Amino acid sequence: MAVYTEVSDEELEAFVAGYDVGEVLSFKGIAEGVENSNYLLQTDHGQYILTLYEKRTKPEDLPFFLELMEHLAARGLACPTPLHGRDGRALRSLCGKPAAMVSFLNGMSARRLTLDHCAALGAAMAQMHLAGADFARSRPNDLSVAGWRPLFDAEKHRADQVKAGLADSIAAELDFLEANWPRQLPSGLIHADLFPDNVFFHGHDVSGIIDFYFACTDALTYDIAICLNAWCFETDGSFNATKARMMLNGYRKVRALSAEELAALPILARGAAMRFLLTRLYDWVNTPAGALVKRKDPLEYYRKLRFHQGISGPGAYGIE
Ligand SMILES: Nc1ncnc2c1ncn2[C@@H]1O[C@H](COP(=O)(O)OP(=O)(O)OP(=O)(O)O)[C@@H](O)[C@H]1O
Ligand SMILES: N[C@@H](CCO)C(=O)O
Repeated sequence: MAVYTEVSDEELEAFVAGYDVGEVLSFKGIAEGVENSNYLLQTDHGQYILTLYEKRTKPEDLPFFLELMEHLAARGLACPTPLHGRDGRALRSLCGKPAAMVSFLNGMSARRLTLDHCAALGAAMAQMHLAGADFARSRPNDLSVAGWRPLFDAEKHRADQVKAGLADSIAAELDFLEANWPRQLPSGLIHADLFPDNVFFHGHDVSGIIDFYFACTDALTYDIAICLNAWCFETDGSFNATKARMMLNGYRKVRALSAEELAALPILARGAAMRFLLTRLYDWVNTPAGALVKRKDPLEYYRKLRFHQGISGPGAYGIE
């Protein structure tokens, strides 16, 4: 469960007094999520999400994330909007951690992903990319190719505990990615963690996007590559090219993809698989077995990486 920091009634009361949100009616921890501590706050004015930022979210990046959500919401994207305190600040502190409150979005993530969900996701992602185009701030992607080797080096002595030969496979793939990574693709604001649990649907329409705490400035197509991995594999590990085609075509109806962007998809998908393999590996070997947070399987992303290594080109994603 993603509540790393327990908030006492007194601390909550003092924190909420900094906002014009009325009286607290209820306050409870949210089980989902792995990165930050999230609470659902109900007051007589409405519902809010209170987040205390933990381990991987760097305090200096928080103004970027909070201003980005305001920017996207102002352009009509359904995403959480940060609340400003009575002093005008959106970023505050609670229990010694940076903390903020954002608006609560109604909606549910999809339990069973359909072709229609994938098409709607593609269109919503492209709309988000367009809405982010004039966001004035930028933030480098510290979990892109330059960040993978140091992440791996810290854990490689333990990788083979997860799977024999894994350390050598990762090292060889990193050599390939570092030598061939495309660096000239159209770049802009990307979400960088657009997994099904971060997208809400109403029927088959996207009704909200949450969790912008990995957002950064990078190749727009890298966001698509992350989604190819997170949305287009079935639970048995097989790749569903029809889902990929629906997602890519949904995207292309809103923002055209150049031949160069399409050609880069296989290597971007390998890189995206590497990113989640490495962060999951890190969490796998560093989270005690009895911890309340559920660890995610790094080998799921190793298998996805193997799939992309084996394809001959972007045609494997159902596109011409
Ligand atoms: N603005 C919001 N409106 C409604 N529900 C929200 C909102 N923000 C978060 N939630 C709920 O809290 C859960 C955890 O949020 P979030 O995904 O941001 O956490 P996280 O720790 O960053 O997780 P992860 O990075 O693993 O996805 C979500 O799955 C959702 O149920
Ligand atoms: N979406 C990530 C967890 C949050 O960073 C994963 O599935 O590994």
